Amino acid sequence: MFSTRKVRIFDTTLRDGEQAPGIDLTIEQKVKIARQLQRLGVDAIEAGFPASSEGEFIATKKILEEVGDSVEVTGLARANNGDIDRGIEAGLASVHVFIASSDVHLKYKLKMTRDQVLDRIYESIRYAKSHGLIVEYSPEDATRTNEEFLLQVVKTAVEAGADRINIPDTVGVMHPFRFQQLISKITSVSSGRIISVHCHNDFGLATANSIAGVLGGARQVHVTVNGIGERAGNASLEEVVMALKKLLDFDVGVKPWLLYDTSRLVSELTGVPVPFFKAVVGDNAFGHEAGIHVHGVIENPLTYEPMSPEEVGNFRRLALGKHSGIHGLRKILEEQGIYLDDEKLKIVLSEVKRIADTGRKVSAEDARRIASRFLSS
Ligand SMILES: CC(=O)SCCNC(=O)CCNC(=O)[C@H](O)C(C)(C)COP(=O)(O)OP(=O)(O)OC[C@H]1O[C@@H](n2cnc3c(N)ncnc32)[C@H](O)[C@@H]1OP(=O)(O)O
Ligand SMILES: CC(C)C(=O)C(=O)O
Repeated sequence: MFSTRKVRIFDTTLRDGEQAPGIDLTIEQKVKIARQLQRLGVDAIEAGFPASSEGEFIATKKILEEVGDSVEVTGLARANNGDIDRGIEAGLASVHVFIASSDVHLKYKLKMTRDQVLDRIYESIRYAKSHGLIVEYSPEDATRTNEEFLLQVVKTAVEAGADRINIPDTVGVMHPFRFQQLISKITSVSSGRIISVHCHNDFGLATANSIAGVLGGARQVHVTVNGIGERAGNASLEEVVMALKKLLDFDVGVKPWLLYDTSRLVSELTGVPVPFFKAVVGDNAFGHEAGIHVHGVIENPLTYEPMSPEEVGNFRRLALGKHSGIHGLRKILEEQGIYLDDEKLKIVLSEVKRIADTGRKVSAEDARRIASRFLSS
């Protein structure tokens, strides 16, 4: 059983992440990412959608063979026996069944009534359970679903035997206060089943909403490495994990020092660059140029860093530019074996600023070159 502070990390990089246009991983690439996710310590890996292609089917099988002993491997299935069978054929012991619950999806996409959807939820979960599977059920577009009907949907899934209920904010329309309240209501009708959240980033709120979901009682969060996924992406694994650990002191199994390498592996294999300003794993997440900040960080990094780069496998990057100060310049030169008194440093600093004022980037190598005039041969 889970402690009340334990939050499961359900990684869907290889399913929702891979659904993003332009990301089509080979079987080998998927297995490589799965191995890294297992090392990272996630609780579940959604390997893909086995019914969607032969490659997805084989990738799911291979991922199970590679890491299935030490981490839950699951796959997505529509609420029909064919998709569930395909997961079983791939060897899955866990399946993620979904069917939408919002009126807009029922009317235009599924062309089903609410009663038909309730029947389908019940039948598909019963079918998966009759094959001994762990079943996570998602009412797709839950957050645009009539609330009374959503509670009925959740109760139906629980009655049918679902082990976990995942609440997707499919088009990212929640805000944290509303989502926390919704999850809290759902938790109260879920007979102790783990409630999970799956947040999309259409309004840039995926991480905030995931955290709000946990505050509302969710004990599992769906995430993707670097936040890749449909449209504006999913909640980012690295942001959610570090916020849960550092800001809320939840018990999360992920090894944070592997976050940076995991991020870079996924970026390299998907071809999607990590944004410079990305929290936790971005190249500027621990970057400092402003003199006042650099001085503070040299004295004690806690002044301007809420977590340390080493903690997440990232690096501190001190830069030079028009905002530099003497302390930072001294450090950058001393790292290159150059020791100048304050007067000479001031001259070098004014030259650094002069160059930066012209719009040019100033590197540590530039600073060394400028300072070299003061060095005896
Ligand atoms: C929010 C999400 O991320 S949901 C997951 C979305 N992921 C994907 O779609 C990626 C994988 N998808 C695929 O490879 C293909 O879409 C397949 C194999 C699943 C289906 O392909 P096709 O049979 O060609 O159908 P297509 O994708 O055009 O349409 C979807 C069909 O599934 C039905 N459907 C959609 N969701 C569900 C569901 N959860 N349960 C049951 N049926 C569903 C639709 O009503 C439609 O049915 P119809 O063919 O009877 O009209
Ligand atoms: C299948 C579900 C969980 C999904 O990906 C979504 O609703 O975004």
